Amino acid sequence: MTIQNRKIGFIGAGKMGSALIHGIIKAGIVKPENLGASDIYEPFLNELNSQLGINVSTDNAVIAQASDILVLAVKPQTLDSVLENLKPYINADKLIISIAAGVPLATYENALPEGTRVVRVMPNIAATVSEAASGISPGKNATSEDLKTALEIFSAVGTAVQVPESLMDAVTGLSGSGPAFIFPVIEAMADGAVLEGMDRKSALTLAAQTVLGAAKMALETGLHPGELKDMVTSPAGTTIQGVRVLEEAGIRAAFMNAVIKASERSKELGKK
Ligand SMILES: NC(=O)C1=CN([C@@H]2O[C@H](COP(=O)(O)OP(=O)(O)OC[C@H]3O[C@@H](n4cnc5c(N)ncnc54)[C@H](OP(=O)(O)O)[C@@H]3O)[C@@H](O)[C@H]2O)C=CC1
Ligand SMILES: O=C(O)[C@@H]1CCC=N1
Repeated sequence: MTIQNRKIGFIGAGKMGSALIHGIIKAGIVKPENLGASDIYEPFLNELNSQLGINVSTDNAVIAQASDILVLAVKPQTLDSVLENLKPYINADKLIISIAAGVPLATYENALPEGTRVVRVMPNIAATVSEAASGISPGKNATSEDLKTALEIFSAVGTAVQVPESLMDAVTGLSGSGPAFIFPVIEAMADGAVLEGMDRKSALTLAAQTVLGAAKMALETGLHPGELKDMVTSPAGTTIQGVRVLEEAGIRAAFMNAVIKASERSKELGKK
């Protein structure tokens, strides 16, 4: 069955759940009437229903029963009770996709009925603007069709790659958490220009576009980031002065440690 005709339900319509819903609608891969969401916080649901026309309920069971594909988008800390409540409504006909940080595939496979097909995904918040970076790992009962389905959904909202489950915590630390490491860079670079006298709006536009342009060059040229940096740093010019300041501040170690710490926290969240 094509994805167009399948019903996708979200359990949890918070920041990431609603980012994915917006991205999926924007991509046009599923019609709003085939999308559903449940959450304990009704205002989120009302907003999604009035803005996008998707089906909503405060009862997870209603959405679970109506869906062929169920995306679990609640916090890892809430997952045990959600799985317990959903168990009666899950069978091998449904595909379960979980985006919870850290939680291993085996947790779902053990908590849900025998044979449940599970795919673990770590997307990121840029799904809202169709630029998510997602890692995908299929569980032991997931079919190749299930993997294809997950890749189709998450490729529609950005870039999606299959990774071994052992790397999902690294994906979480890198691209799952990553946007939060880059937003302060944009803000701080804009602050620098504001200090030099630029208005805030122009400074933020130029800072964000600079990050976008640099990312696009890295992706499209395939050149090593060091080589790209060398293209910008004229001898005795402006850029190398800024590069020295960043190196003195230990920027590389800081970013590496941010990814490592976030990955470690992901591992912790998956432990009982
Ligand atoms: N935010 C991000 O950038 C990313 C998040 N993730 C993962 O996505 C998941 C959701 O994160 P995020 O969207 O940030 O968190 P949010 O807290 O924004 O969203 C979770 C939503 O689930 C609701 N909720 C709580 N308990 C239940 C329940 N029993 N049944 C239904 N809904 C419930 C929450 O309501 P209430 O707030 O009232 O408790 C909240 O609205 C997490 O597992 C996270 O690891 C993955 C990648 C990126
Ligand atoms: O901070 C978190 O735990 C979630 C997972 C990845 C991004 N946000």
